[in-house]
Amino acid sequence: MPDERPAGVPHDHAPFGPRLLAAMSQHGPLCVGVDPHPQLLSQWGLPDSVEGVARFCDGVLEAMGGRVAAVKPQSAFFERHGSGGVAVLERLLADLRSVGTLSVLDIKRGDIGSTMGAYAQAYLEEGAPLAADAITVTPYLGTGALAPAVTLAKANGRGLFVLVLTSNPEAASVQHAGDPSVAAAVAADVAELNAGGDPVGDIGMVVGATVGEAPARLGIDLAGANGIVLAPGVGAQGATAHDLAITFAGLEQRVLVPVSRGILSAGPTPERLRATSEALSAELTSKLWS
Ligand SMILES: O=c1ccn([C@@H]2O[C@H](COP(=O)(O)O)[C@@H](O)[C@H]2O)c(=O)[nH]1
Repeated sequence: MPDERPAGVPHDHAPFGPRLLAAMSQHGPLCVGVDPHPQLLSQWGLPDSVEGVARFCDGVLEAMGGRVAAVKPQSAFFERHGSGGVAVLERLLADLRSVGTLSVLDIKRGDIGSTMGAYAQAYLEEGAPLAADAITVTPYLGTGALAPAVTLAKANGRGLFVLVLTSNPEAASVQHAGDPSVAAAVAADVAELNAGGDPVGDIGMVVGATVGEAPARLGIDLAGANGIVLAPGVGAQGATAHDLAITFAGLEQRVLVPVSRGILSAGPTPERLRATSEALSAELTSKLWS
């Protein structure tokens, strides 16, 4: 049977880290976030309902599908509409697969090992209705508790992004605490999980674009963790491409930059969404990669 996957997108079962690196070198470091906020739905002339969210996703897919390295749906904005919203998320994940765009489901899961196993089956198992190429996970029950998700992700060519230094201002009181800090300990755990990953492991880290010099100050070896960094915070949260270049100096080719409101507020016209994302992608590429 002929392989009908778009050129440049390796087989689904190839390891996630290298697949994402390949997508980034093809499309650049931008990842479009899909956060159907009520305000954005209204701005797009859509109702704050399951139908509105579905049409919003269609608009994002039409404008961005196949044009960016990855798309990051924020589960909360689908869940707030109940089972209908989750069904829309399921369809979006399937649509992304069919256009060959990687999905990073931002769902921030983390629980005791046995429950984590069920979450892993929900989002990382082959054929699961909500399976994504990668999900975000929280390590605050101990990075070791994420083991079932690590195992299933690696077995199925999928990935995780572990929260290390989040972009919100309240994060420092927990994540910077201790010596070594909580964040440095989590990054060291990620490095162990990625040992031997070539050219990069499958376990990424979330480090906000807003965190400034915190990684250096807290002794976090971002490059040594051997994973791709997901760096939210550009646009609506105030961080810029220049901030990324400073915080992630030395790691430039391994930073995936999710932007939601900063792009989505240009909608609903596909041409404006595309123009905004292309301009941002060009700026990120020139500041991070040159
Ligand atoms: O540290 C984090 C982790 C996740 N996020 C998520 O990213 C987007 C950001 O949206 P913008 O509109 O681009 O600000 C959103 O889904 C957050 O939940 C984050 O911001 N910071």
